Amino acid sequence: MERELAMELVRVTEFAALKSATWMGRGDKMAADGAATEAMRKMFDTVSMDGTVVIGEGEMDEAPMLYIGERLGTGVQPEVDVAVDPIEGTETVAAGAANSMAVVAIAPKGSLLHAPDMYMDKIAVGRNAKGRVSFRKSVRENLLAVAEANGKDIKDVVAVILDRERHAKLIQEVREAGARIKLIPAGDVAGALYTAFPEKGVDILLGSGGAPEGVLAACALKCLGGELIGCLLPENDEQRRRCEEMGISDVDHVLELDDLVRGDDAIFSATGITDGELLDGVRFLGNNRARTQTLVMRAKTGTVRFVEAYHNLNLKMGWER
Ligand SMILES: O=P(O)(O)OC[C@H]1O[C@](O)(COP(=O)(O)O)[C@@H](O)[C@@H]1O
Repeated sequence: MERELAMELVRVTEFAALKSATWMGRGDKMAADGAATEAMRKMFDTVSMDGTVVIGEGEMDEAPMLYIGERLGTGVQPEVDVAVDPIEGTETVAAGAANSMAVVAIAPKGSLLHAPDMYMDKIAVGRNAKGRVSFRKSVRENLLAVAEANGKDIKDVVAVILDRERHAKLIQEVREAGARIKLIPAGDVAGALYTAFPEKGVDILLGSGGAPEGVLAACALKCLGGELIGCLLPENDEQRRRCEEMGISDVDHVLELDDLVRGDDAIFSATGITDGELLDGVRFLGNNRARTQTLVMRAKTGTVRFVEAYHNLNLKMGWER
């Protein structure tokens, strides 16, 4: 996939972020999500690709836009799988809290796991610790492996974990191993990304979050040379059936990075909606101008770009509010 496509995806996430940011702190997550989804959908019409949504807003009968199986783009080559999360952190935007982003990833057709909407146990690490963590190891063993890989004492290692009741035992185990913890209220895509930016001071992501978010984060870590491994956590027969329908026969199988994103040709773009540790949120500057910050990366080249953009909303097609 060519470099031009990366810039086209930047436009897609920027527009979704701009639209959803108008709902920041208004307490209406449905409206925020609707605005981001519609904006993303509209922008995709202009992207030069023949895409099919594999990670989206739901099934065709439950989501009017960006549903799984929906065709996106102008229909010209390349044929790609598309994973979207118009708002990663919908409640975060509605509350006006930190760390929400509009996220998109694409990869050549057939390379992204069609992850069902359920929980996934995840371990993510940056480049140094790639290949050193495993679900067969205990929490302590994984923390020690990451400590060694990052040249740290275990007491300086930081595990980022979603602040959820279900993680009580995990948190206890990390503490007993002597490592430190960064608890996040939401947004484990950003959490996974921190592990690949040493200056963020996070060494490993542990715990369960959404499986679709796992695929998006895997695309990002592939671009960054890190690693995300996952294990689906179906909670009932219906979810197990869903896995089978999506071609996943052995749900206990550990999903390695290459099971989540095959090959080395993914593109990832995320634009900050509300301010985060990785990305600034949308700033409305007055006089119908706005600033966005986007992280865009290509696995093929490993280039990581932060794109700062100043938008004249008067001239932006489809901007009317
Ligand atoms: O809130 P839960 O049920 O623990 O789910 C965790 C998932 O929710 C998020 O925090 C936010 O997801 P949404 O964008 O769907 O609100 C994800 O980053 C994470 O994977």
